[in-house]
Amino acid sequence: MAATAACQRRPPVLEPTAEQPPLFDGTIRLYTAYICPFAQRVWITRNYKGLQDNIKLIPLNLQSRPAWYGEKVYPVNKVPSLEHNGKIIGESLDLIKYLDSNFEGPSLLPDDPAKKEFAEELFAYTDTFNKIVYTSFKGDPAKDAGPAFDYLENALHKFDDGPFLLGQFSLVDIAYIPFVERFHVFLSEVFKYDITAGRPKLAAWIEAQ
Ligand SMILES: N[C@@H](CCC(=O)N[C@@H](CS)C(=O)NCC(=O)O)C(=O)O
Repeated sequence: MAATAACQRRPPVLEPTAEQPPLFDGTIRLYTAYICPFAQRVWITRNYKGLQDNIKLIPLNLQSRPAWYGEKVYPVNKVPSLEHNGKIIGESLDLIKYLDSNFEGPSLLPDDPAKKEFAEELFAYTDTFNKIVYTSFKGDPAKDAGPAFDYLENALHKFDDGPFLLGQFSLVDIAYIPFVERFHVFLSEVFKYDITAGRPKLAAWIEAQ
């Protein structure tokens, strides 16, 4: 039921011919695509912080984005981007940190300096992680992507005050989960490779999301 209610609150994807919403009129807008894992990082952060009423979703169809998006809103022409305080900000990792520092709601980064330092290491590894796994699809994922999943398994041993990467749930989990969930399903279905086999912490982390 809750899921149904959440779906009903999702605004429909814009048609390519849709008019551009007014720019910089004070409304905070998240230009997004429901299927994009980068955009999902920001969507999860917004929802976890309870900002559904503060930040309006503008869902685009990636296959046919309205021309005004790249021409007038965000010349990079990718999602996600956020319209806030007369500016457009992009890049999902920067955006989740931006939402956490500039908006109300539960904090998604710990105060502990050791955890903060490890958070930066984990953020820095995300692109490498994704690249290793995507590249492995062309070869033998169990062998080629194994080290990337081992990295997460080892990271999950570092703090034991919860099942998440920094112990408690944080932006770091949000940075990885949209990708790991996809990899988990895809590798299991297509390559019969279970990324959680022999990785109990990773299994518990996926279960805990
Ligand atoms: N580094 C960017 C990547 C964003 C990205 O690649 N988004 C994809 C959709 S998942 C996109 O907008 N692609 C459109 C295109 O490349 O034309 C981020 O972290 O936000």
